[in-house]
Amino acid sequence: MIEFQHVFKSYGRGRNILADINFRVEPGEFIFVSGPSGAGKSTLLKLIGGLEPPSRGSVHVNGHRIDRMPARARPYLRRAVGVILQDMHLLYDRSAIDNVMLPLAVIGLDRRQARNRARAAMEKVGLAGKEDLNPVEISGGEQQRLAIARAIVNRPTILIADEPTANLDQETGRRILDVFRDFNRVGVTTLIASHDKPLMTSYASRTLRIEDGRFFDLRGVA
Ligand SMILES: Nc1ncnc2c1ncn2[C@@H]1O[C@H](COP(=O)(O)OP(=O)(O)OP(=O)(O)O)[C@@H](O)[C@H]1O
Repeated sequence: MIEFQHVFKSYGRGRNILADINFRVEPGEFIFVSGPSGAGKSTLLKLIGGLEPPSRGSVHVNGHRIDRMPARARPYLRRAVGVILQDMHLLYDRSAIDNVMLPLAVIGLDRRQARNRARAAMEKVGLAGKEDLNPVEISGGEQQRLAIARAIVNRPTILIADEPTANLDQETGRRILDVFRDFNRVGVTTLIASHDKPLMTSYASRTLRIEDGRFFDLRGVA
């Protein structure tokens, strides 16, 4: 469950990017976050992942008020929400599987178990056999899958992704969204920011739209 109540967000002394945002996302929903460039889609996702604090208002994730979460509770949020940002932040000085193992090292899982879990995650996104390649040796679509594998390796209940199909051809974009759909079908709440409305409307069941500082919660995809 995700709930925003009267959320405002500005950066520094700048204008409000988000102003008085209210919505609730139920477990298992597949949400399309839409809106023109610069409208605040990434900002909205970052607030859910705890990567940015709201300027005002409250953000709840799975019943926890995360804008007031003490530092010691942060690891909970890191496990609960799998984040795939636009810049995928893959590390090119290590293998694909080592990238996927990173979040497991952070929570202190031993290396053998971490390797097994990471291998299973890579298999789920269709990257079996690519474990020992460097991320530069795989295609853009495969790098996107690798970022998804790293985001799901901690078995999050929520997945957020920022433009996961940007720079990919239509067919590859569909395959990426099929991966998200598979996780969504087993109950993972999914929010994806995208400019590709035709593609997203065939996957999402609801749209949250941000435009000119206004926020629209569209039941059904529009
Ligand atoms: N860290 C930051 N510091 C200052 N301003 C920022 C920061 N991050 C984003 N902004 C500004 O906030 C506004 C919303 O940005 P955001 O990235 O959330 O939009 P977006 O809808 O995701 O855009 P796009 O579709 O182009 O990715 C923009 O005007 C941007 O310049």
